[in-house]
Amino acid sequence: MELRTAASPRDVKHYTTERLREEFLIEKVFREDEIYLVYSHIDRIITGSAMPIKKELVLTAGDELRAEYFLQRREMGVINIGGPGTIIVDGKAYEVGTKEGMYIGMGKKDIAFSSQDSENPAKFYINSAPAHMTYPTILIKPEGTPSDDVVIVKDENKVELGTLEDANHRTICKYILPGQVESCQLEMGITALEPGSVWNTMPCHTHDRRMEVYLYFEIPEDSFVMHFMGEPTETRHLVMRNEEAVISPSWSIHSGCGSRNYTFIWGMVGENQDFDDMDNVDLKDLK
Ligand SMILES: O=C(O)C(=O)C[C@H](O)C(=O)CO
Ligand SMILES: [Zn+2]
Repeated sequence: MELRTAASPRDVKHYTTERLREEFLIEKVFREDEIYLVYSHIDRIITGSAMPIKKELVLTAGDELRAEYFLQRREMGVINIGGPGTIIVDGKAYEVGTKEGMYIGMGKKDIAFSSQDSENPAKFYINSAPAHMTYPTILIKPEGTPSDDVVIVKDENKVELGTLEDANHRTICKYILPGQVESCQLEMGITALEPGSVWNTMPCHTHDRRMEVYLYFEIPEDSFVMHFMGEPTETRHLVMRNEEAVISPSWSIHSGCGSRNYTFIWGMVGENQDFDDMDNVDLKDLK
């Protein structure tokens, strides 16, 4: 597991491009036949992936957690952006299709990931945070029929925002948050931009009570997203390519403008779970 420390906004304003990328960018999130994880001291979020191709991948705590097993004192959310796959949780198999996800509660011991077709492998994107109690483990689908183990994202949690005129027409699909899928602190979802729209999270915001990580995907090889971070009056950019993630401290804006439309997964952890508790930035104040 790779470790990233927290960073002060006073230091970050002096960072070179290289240092900014070292601290905040997670460049190669998906690695073949590997579980790859980055542990950030910012709210102790773990961000990473499992990309099983030829073998099943088993999640272990590693030395860093000093725990008997990964979810001994943690919870986790998973969203699959690859082909169909399977997550086995304490012996129970969940079939997780493309853009389907899972919430796995604290205390689940044995977790293994596999792909149904090695030619079209699953790409499980993972966010995990410290937890204090166990909430039910559940498969999450954006569409379909609910059952005992499957929850469907409610219409009220598919929020269309922006306009083509402002180049920010997008839909935020909220997978894990109160009233949809309960968790101790983790919230996750997918935002998809409409063709012709390129701006996410614009108008932009900070949220002093939560940090956030974005994973950008569905970006063609010759395209990119300029991701903007920093205090609203000290903005910096990171050029982001397909399937790269970026860590956003609470004091930082997190907004992007692509060379075309794209999709991203957001994950938040911290003080509260009120999605709308944001400190909106007056665009006249951006520098
Ligand atoms: O496009 C957007 O706007 C978002 O997806 C916003 C993120 O979900 C976010 O930053 C929530 O705090
Ligand atoms: Zn945000």
